[in-house]
Amino acid sequence: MSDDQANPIRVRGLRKQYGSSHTLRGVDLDVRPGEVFALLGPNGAGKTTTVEILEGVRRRTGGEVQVLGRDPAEDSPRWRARLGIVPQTTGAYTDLTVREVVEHFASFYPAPLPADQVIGMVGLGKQERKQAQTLSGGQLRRLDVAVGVVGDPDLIFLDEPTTGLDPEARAEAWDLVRYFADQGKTTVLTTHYLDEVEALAQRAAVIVAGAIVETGAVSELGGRREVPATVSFTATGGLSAAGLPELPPDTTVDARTDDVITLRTHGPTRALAALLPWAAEAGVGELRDLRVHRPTLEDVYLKLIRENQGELS
Ligand SMILES: Nc1ncnc2c1ncn2[C@@H]1O[C@H](COP(=O)(O)OP(=O)(O)OP(=O)(O)O)[C@@H](O)[C@H]1O
Repeated sequence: MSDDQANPIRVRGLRKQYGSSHTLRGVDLDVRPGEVFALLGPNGAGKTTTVEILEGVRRRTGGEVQVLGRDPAEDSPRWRARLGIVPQTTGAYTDLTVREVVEHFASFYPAPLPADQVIGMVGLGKQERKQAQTLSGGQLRRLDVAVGVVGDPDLIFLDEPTTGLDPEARAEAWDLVRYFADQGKTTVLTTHYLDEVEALAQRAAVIVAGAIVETGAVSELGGRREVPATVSFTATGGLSAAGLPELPPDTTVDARTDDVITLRTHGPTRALAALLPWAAEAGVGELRDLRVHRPTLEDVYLKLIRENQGELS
């Protein structure tokens, strides 16, 4: 197995200084073949700096970086042709039509995808004869994606690809990322939308003030699996005066304000199995306002940021 098959991206101790300001303070990253990997973090955390160093667009101050088996600082044209880059800012495409823009960028690559296919993939078929400068913001973003992937890359960098897109265009952009994943391509996604990460990425890293504070499977980030679920409901009728039934041992009663009862438990199904006969016995067939809440990616992400922001900045 060659190095880049082993891991398309391997970063150790990456540092970047702008003047006296330490923007990246020793970043380690491994991105695995074929995965969608999300880089998360608040504004100014260092995501774009990291990604641009990986793309060979910015120079690092220190550390080791391997992308598709090479150091991006070597800037080899053959290596660069294997990358698909969709930067954060929308391109300036002057007075060319959509098709001309795509064909123009295709001409830089040794084995590009057919322009028709790419234009269709990003949903700009109806606009292909329009001048790029007359497109809407969302359509321009799609053109950015077309330009980024027309070289049929092995590794795709998407920097906030869906910012400014309407919900339909966003769903289409997600389909496109899934399409590339199905083709076995590796994607690094920078985004502030956690639902996007949940929908698309297998693994993620959270960067705060230039340091990675957590890396792992999206489903397990921030100890999500271990955090207890919350079960809450309003105690109506006969329940308002009733004591709670025996609940599973790992359940705690978090709060009982007025008639709202909130439990924390690692076994919400078992807790409900105890609550339902208890409610029925009190003549209550439905637990009003019943909610079972497991920590979302947003919950754990915000917690990670709050815990680390003060410490690192
Ligand atoms: N060329 C530059 N010269 C000096 N400082 C810079 C330069 N580029 C970025 N920075 C600083 O480095 C820090 C990280 O910026 P970066 O753009 O990498 O963050 P980011 O995580 O991508 O933020 P955002 O979510 O807002 O896009 C910021 O404090 C920024 O001001």
